[in-house]
Amino acid sequence: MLSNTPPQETARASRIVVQDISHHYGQRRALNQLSFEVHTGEIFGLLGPNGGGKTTLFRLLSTLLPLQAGSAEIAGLDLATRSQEIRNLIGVTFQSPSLDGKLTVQENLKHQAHLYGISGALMRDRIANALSRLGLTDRKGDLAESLSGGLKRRVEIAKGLLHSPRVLLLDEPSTGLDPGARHDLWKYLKQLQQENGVTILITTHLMEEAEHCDRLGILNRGELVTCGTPDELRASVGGDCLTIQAEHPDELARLITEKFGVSPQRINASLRLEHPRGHEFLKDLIDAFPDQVTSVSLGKPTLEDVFIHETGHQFWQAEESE
Ligand SMILES: Nc1ncnc2c1ncn2[C@@H]1O[C@H](COP(=O)(O)OP(=O)(O)OP(=O)(O)O)[C@@H](O)[C@H]1O
Repeated sequence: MLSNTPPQETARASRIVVQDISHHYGQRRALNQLSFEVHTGEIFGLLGPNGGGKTTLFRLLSTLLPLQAGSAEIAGLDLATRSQEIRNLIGVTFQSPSLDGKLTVQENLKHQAHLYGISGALMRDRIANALSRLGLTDRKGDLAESLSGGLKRRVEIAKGLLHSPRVLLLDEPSTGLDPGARHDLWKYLKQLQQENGVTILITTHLMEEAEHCDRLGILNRGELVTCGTPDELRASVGGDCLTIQAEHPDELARLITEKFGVSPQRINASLRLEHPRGHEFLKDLIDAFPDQVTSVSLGKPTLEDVFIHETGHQFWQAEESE
C-alpha cells in the first residue's frame, strides 16, 4: 500500500511519538515526563497496575484531554495543533462500554458510521467488513444488551474500525473477557496488524496479555520505568529468580547478605533474589541455612519479575497502594 512512499514517510506513516508528557489533576500527578515511540505497524503494550496513568495517556492521545506539558505526534501530525485530522485516523476503544444496549449490533455500527460521515454504499460495505472481520455477521440483528461480554467487546472494536483507522488505541480491551474470548481478540488484533498494517497501542494490566505485544513499556505511577520486547525485558533481569520462604525472613536476609554478599528483597512474607546461576546458588543456600529456609523456588524471569526488578515492589502491591 505504501510502496511508492519515501522510506522516511513510511516510517512515520502511523507511528506514535510521545515526548516528555506530564499530566496533573489538581495536585495529583498522573503522568511524569513520559516518552516513548510506537513504530508503524507495531503492537505496543503499556503494562501497568491500575492507577498507573494509562487511561490518562489514552485520553490525551485521543484528543479528549488537552496536553498540559510535553508533546505528541501521531502519523506525523502534532497532537496539539492537528487534533481533528488525528481523530480521523485513529480508532479508540475505552474501558467504559459505549454501546447502546437497546440498539442492535448493526444499528450501533450505523450510528458510529454516521458520526464519521460515512453513509450509503460505503457504510454498508464497511459495516459488512467489520462484522465479518470480528466474526459478528450472525449476530448483527441481536440487541447489544443481549450479547456476552466478549461479543460486546468485539462490537466495540468493530465500531473503532469503521473509518479504517491507521492507528488503534485500545484501553484494556480484554477486561472482563474469559480466556477464550481474549484469545479470539488477540487473533483479530494480529490479523489487523498483519493484513492492514495497523499500528496498535494497547494498555493492559495482564502479564499474559503483555506477552503478545511486539514491544512493551512498563508504566508505574505515571512513569515509564522500562521499554523493550518481552524477551529483552526478561533478559534485563539478572539471570534466574529465586523466591525463598523462611520462618524469619528478615533474619535470613541478613544471614544471606553476610555469607554471600547479595541482598535479597523482602516481598511480602518471602525473600526474592536474582542470581546469574540460580541452580548453583540454590544448593549453596540450602547447604548454608538448612534450618532457616523452609522452601525455595527457582524460575526464569517473568514480566512480573521485570516489574519488581524495576520498581522494587510487586505489581499488585502497586495497585493496592493507590
Ligand atoms: N479526573 C480525575 N481527577 C483526579 N484524579 C484523577 C482523575 N483521573 C485520574 N486521576 C488519577 O490519576 C492517576 C492515573 O489515573 P489513570 O486512570 O490514568 O490510571 P490507569 O492506569 O488508567 O488506571 P485504571 O486502569 O484504574 O483506569 C490515578 O492516581 C487517578 O486516581
